[in-house]
Amino acid sequence: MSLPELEPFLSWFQSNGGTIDLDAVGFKIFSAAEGGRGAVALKNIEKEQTLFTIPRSLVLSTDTSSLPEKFGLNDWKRRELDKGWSGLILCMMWEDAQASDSKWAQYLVILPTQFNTPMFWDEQDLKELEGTSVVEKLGKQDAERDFNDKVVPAIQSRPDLFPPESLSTYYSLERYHITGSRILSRSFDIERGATDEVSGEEELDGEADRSTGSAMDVDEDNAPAGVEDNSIQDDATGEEEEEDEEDAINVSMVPVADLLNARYGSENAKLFYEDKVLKMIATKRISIGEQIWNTYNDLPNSELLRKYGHVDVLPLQGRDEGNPADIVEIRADLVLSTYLERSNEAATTTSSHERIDWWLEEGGDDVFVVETNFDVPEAMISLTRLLYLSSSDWEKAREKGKPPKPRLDLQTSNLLGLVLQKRIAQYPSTIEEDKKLLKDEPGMPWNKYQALIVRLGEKRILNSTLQRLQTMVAAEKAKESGAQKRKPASQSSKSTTKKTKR
Ligand SMILES: C[S@@+](CC[C@H](N)C(=O)[O-])C[C@H]1O[C@@H](n2cnc3c(N)ncnc32)[C@H](O)[C@@H]1O
Repeated sequence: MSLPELEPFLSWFQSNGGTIDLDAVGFKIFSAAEGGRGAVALKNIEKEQTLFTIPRSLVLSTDTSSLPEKFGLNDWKRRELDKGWSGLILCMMWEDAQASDSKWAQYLVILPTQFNTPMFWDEQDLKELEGTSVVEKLGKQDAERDFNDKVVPAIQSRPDLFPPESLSTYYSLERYHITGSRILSRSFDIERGATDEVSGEEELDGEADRSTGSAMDVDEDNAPAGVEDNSIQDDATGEEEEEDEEDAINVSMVPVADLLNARYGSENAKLFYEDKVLKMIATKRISIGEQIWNTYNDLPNSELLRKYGHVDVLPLQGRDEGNPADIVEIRADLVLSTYLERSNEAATTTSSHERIDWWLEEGGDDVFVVETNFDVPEAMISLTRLLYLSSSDWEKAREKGKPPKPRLDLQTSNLLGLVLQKRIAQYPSTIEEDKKLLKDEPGMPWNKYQALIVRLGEKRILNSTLQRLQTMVAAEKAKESGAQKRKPASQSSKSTTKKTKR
């Protein structure tokens, strides 16, 4: 079973060295909730069976596109097209413009031309995401800056490669965003093949994960360096360059592998790489009729929505539904501002900022991540305790280079309870309002629904974490008052004085 739209693509793939077991792997349209177009097992597939292999020469990256070489590698680097994703985006736009002359013509036509990721949402839909960190991570402005500062001047410098009459069709800002989203939602991080060692047939060198970066970040780790044995040879040499080459992870578009959908906890196939080929291999038995899923690393709904334009909704404990991999981010500056509000600001501001600076210098987090285990992150407890340290304890901590242990005392718990409440208040609607909306408006627009699922998942985590903390505080208070009742009066008053001082 295959899809007519994929036939020319699959023929191209096989006639260029790709192999696929079409008796075992078919392609069909699943429901939208299951990813739409995806791969299906046409017969029972055993664990470790190879589903398809992709020669490295069919992978589309800055190593395999001929654009960087034609452009001139020195100029490519001078314009920093080897940093971030702008170089790969330009290569893909250029390959698109070559139409049938591009080696990847049959591949490029099957890629999506429209996305419903928040990058393309209007203001009204984006408002539905208020309180989540999705909007601030979109990086639309950074992408536009890269386009204007790096890509446009590069294009203008070479009318022989980028004919002026092709600019509005193939090299517009809109095409730049669409190509960036193609990479964001479909690319893999692949280690470059070793140059002088050929690995054994059965021995797999490594696993290729879905790309972790963002088209909009300038992420040096993901930067295509434009150097590879089987394609572009850079003229730059030297030890530093060799080290870069050894470590380099190449963000790559991998035909066929990117036709597999993903769902939390469902992975049954994974991409492995060898020197010359990449292999999609079953990681468990797949029964006939089952979808073949590849991992996106079990991401939270906020990241699934931002990168891929969908959310995972699965049964959770109790009667709730959501994504077990959900998280909520809490910025360290919310902890600081809550602390400052509660303290005598005039006396503490300088010292608190000094402590925060030290915390960051020592490598402390500036964003804390709360997960579905509902634990307050240890680093967040430690930072709160740092703010409360007496001057002498703060000096000692600084001398030793050690922040306080993440112990939840009453004072710390109280402040963290307030921080959680303030974080919850950053969403314009309450959890009850969201749950009601979900029940009362089952046919709401898709973007609104997805945003609702993201923020509901985050609020569930915050509410449960707060409840847990409040229960602990209540138990601690009960323990303390019990202990005080049992203590002689003199000791009790001593303890009260100490508490007031804090
Ligand atoms: C790597 S591609 C997978 C193949 C894709 N369905 C196609 O037709 O080419 C990733 C895209 O597939 C869709 N997708 C994958 N898994 C999904 C899921 N569990 N639910 C909804 N959409 C999914 C999303 O649009 C995502 O951006």
